[in-house]
Amino acid sequence: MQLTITPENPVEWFALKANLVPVPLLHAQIMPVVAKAVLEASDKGVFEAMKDKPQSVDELAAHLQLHPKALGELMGLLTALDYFHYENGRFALTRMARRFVLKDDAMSVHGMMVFNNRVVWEWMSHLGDYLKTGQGIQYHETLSKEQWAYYQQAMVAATGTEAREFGRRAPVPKSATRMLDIGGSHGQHSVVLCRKLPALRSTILDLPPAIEQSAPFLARQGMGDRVGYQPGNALTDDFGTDQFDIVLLSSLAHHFTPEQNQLVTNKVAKALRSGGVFIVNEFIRPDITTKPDLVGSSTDLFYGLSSTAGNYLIDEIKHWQTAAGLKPHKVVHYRTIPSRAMVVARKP
Ligand SMILES: C[S@@+](CC[C@H](N)C(=O)[O-])C[C@H]1O[C@@H](n2cnc3c(N)ncnc32)[C@H](O)[C@@H]1O
Repeated sequence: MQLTITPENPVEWFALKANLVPVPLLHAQIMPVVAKAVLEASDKGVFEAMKDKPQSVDELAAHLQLHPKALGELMGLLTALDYFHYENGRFALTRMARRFVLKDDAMSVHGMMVFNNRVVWEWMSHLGDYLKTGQGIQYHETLSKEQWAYYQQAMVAATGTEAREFGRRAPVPKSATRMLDIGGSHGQHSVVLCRKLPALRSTILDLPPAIEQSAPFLARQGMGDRVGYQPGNALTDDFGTDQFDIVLLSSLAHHFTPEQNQLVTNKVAKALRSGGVFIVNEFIRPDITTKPDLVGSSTDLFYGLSSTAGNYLIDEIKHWQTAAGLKPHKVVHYRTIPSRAMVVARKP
């Protein structure tokens, strides 16, 4: 998936073709405003306040105690971005907005918006330093308790869409009884697999502050003791021997260096039973020699900034797996999320 400029008439089409449109102005002036406007709108409750009925700017401003002129400007931009449509003096949520930005929808990204607004936005000012030093923020070591809560809610939000496809397409043994979900946080991946495979039980290994914040979410899934937590650290803990049929490492490899990922993969290989699978579920670093890609490369830079690590090529992930004695099994590319894949290996 790419972010492209769509001309709306033949003159604009020609201007683009003739290289007359200053595209960098879109990136430098328009996109930062767009991103911050969407984040603030979500954080200030603008979308939620429109859930039940269309409203005028004055009605909405009075309800949210916001400045009518400033809110009018925001609503104009959000309408251009397809969050609202405007009719007879009132704004109403679009179908897209109803699905993805209201708090209660299973596919909602609201939690991610609040985390990005209250925590991540400030990180962006460190990008210049990161480019000079290569040293990321290492946020797992510095988050406050409140920020851990925003982070874990963001992870729930980020996985709403993914978990459905993961549950349908992850190539797991049907007879699996034990799963280890490393850095599993909210447990949505474990939950979908346990619902699919009646004999499966999963253990989520995560850092204690993550568990403290995500446990209430997992409890609401009604899995009882079939999905449980083990507080620990994947880099220092032993995972045992011949214990698991499925081990999942979802969105954690991008926080680790190649050496740390090799270490974790070696421990996974020991902990898997024969015939068990190791799924590395990740954004994939695009191969610049074949096709540049927006999602893979922007997340790569973001994980560098946030964790001094980044995305990996499919071949790099396979290399950790084969070096640990596992056999490459399948690569499943998500249909609903660009640049994301499950890189799966089996224990012989
Ligand atoms: C980006 S989140 C991914 C959450 C979930 N697996 C998913 O795919 O949505 C990374 C998770 O890994 C956890 N984590 C980070 N470092 C870890 C470590 N050294 N050991 C165990 N978990 C860790 C974080 O606390 C967080 O819950």
